[in-house]
Amino acid sequence: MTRSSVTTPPPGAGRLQAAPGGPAPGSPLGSHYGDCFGCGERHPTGLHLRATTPDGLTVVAEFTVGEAHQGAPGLAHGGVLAAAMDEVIGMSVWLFQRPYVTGRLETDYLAPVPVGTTLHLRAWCTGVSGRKAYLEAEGRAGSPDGPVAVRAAALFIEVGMEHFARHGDAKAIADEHHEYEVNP
Ligand SMILES: CCCCCCCCCCCCCCCC(=O)SCCNC(=O)CCNC(=O)[C@H](O)C(C)(C)COP(=O)(O)OP(=O)(O)OC[C@H]1O[C@@H](n2cnc3c(N)ncnc32)[C@H](O)[C@@H]1OP(=O)(O)O
Repeated sequence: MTRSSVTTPPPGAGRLQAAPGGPAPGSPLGSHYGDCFGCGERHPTGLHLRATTPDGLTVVAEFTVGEAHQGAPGLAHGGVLAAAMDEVIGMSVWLFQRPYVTGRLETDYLAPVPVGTTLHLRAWCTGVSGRKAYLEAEGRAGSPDGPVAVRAAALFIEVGMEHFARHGDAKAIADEHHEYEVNP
């Protein structure tokens, strides 16, 4: 992975620890919002990622490239592939059991991805330092051990739930996340 110093954990960064109350190995990771372009079941042309954690520390998901995801004819748009990387990494909020947002996302495109291809996505954390989490992801074409078509490295920043209330739709968040106080 070609990653910058911004997405490389500093010396002394901690490791992701399975959070108390976090998903058990083998658990599905739910959508964080039904209208999310990445994981929302209500989104008509979204990615519809369905993720699980095999071990409580990493995320795996599948995304099948559809007609709505094209850039060049018959090929996935690079921004859509970056969105898939962002989303599978973002699913790690369920592992952290804390809300994070993307600060920086770096993406390497290694092969074109034709419409109809299922990308097998995997994300893992490389370090945690204060509010910063360093994560990477890859998308393999066709099967979990297929060729890597896209890779990403990201810096995610921990925020409070008030971030979403202040900048977004507090009611929509509260409606879907009764377990988290959005206006503490
Ligand atoms: C269990 C819970 C469930 C909850 C369930 C519901 C919610 C779960 C939603 C998940 C959603 C997922 C979906 C996919 C992930 C998206 O796509 S998220 C959407 C895209 N991202 C955004 O909209 C973020 C926009 N940016 C911001 O809001 C603000 O810039 C941030 C990131 C919150 C940081 O602002 P801030 O809190 O004022 O913090 P700030 O002091 O600026 O930065 C903190 C540190 O990070 C560094 N930093 C920040 N940004 C950068 C950057 N771009 N480059 C380098 N360094 C940076 C700063 O330099 C600083 O470093 P230190 O000085 O501490 O060393």
